[in-house]
Amino acid sequence: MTFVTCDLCDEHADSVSVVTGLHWRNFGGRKNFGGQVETVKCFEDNSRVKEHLATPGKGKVLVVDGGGSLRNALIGDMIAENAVENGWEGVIIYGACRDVDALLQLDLGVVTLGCVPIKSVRRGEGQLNIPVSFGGVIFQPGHWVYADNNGVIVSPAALL
Ligand SMILES: O=C([O-])CC(=O)C(=O)O
Repeated sequence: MTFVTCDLCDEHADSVSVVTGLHWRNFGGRKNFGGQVETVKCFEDNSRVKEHLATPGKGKVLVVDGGGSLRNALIGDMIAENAVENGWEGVIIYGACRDVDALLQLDLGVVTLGCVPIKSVRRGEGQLNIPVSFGGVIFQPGHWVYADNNGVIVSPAALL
């Protein structure tokens, strides 16, 4: 998939929503990625993230509302490798990751707010495929998201 979010914003100014006010970093090996939105909402517990990235994800991006916490990592190299094996296009996490040098080697987009070495707890908490909201945007499961080093945009319909 080759695109630049700036061009998509220019071409679809009336229909895209742009995530603003967040200092995203792209830790993955894909510099741009996009797909149909699936969501997880959780807080410092990556149970649902691990479970869901172990299911088929071709054409999909997992958007995780981690409440903005940088106190532990909702994804690391093992979960990310599993996501690649299952065909996921990428993950966007309003929260943190770890194992950043390994993430860079993977054919996966990994956009997060930052990184931290400590892993997440796993108490089986979190919700799957509900609308989530951060950066001024509502992510509806089934909508479309596109990300690159410029930022993250959302659209009700596929743009590519
Ligand atoms: O297991 C976790 O919670 C996160 C992690 O480090 C990995 O995915 O390798």
